[in-house]
Amino acid sequence: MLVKVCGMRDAGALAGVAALAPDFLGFIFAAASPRFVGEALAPELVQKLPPTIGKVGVFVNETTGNMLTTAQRFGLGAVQLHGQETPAQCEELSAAGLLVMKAFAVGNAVDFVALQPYVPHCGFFLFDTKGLAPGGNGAIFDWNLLKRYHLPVPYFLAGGLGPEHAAELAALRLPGLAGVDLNSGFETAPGVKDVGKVRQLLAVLRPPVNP
Ligand SMILES: O=C(O)c1ccccc1N[C@@H]1O[C@H](COP(=O)(O)O)[C@@H](O)[C@H]1O
Repeated sequence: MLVKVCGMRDAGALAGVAALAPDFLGFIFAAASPRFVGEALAPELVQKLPPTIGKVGVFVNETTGNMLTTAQRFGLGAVQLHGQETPAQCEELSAAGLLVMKAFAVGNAVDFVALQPYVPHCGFFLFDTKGLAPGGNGAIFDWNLLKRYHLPVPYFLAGGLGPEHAAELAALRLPGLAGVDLNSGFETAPGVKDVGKVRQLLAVLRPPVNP
């Protein structure tokens, strides 16, 4: 199970979480978010993270040009798109060499037909809970809605995941499920990750293998 820890904006927590070797770290570049990176993190801090950790910029209805500039500045290899980005924009970003993770907000159902045009241009999908904000709402959705998932793009499960879900996530078997996205449920304050809580979840999702 891949693990992405999102909403990093505190240098101390960034170092602590990076030391746990998550698969991806997310940095939010949407100004309305309480996790907006802004000037909180020097680009060099992100650039010098280990190459084994995928660095993901999270955007909401941003222009392709601005995303490419930000990706270059912070050394990002992936973009996570939480707005009404089109398949054509995903194609542009992918053609520019970025891994594209298109997020979809889930309410009472998942419209698998609407996802189809995104398939050729996305490395991952991400299913998040529909809410007032474009992300970071801290609420879970009914994961059973993904039992009917049949598309070839693997996805991250997101939305309100917390330490209390550890055992359920470790046992979760859903078609296409590639990983989990940890955000507001693992914080001491918006943008400040609780390193201990992330460590605990990783210990459950990645138990040590007996020699
Ligand atoms: O966290 C935010 O503030 C945010 C703002 C704008 C777009 C995405 C955002 N976060 C993403 O939202 C999901 C779910 O987060 P949560 O677990 O419900 O807090 C996650 O993928 C974050 O990357």
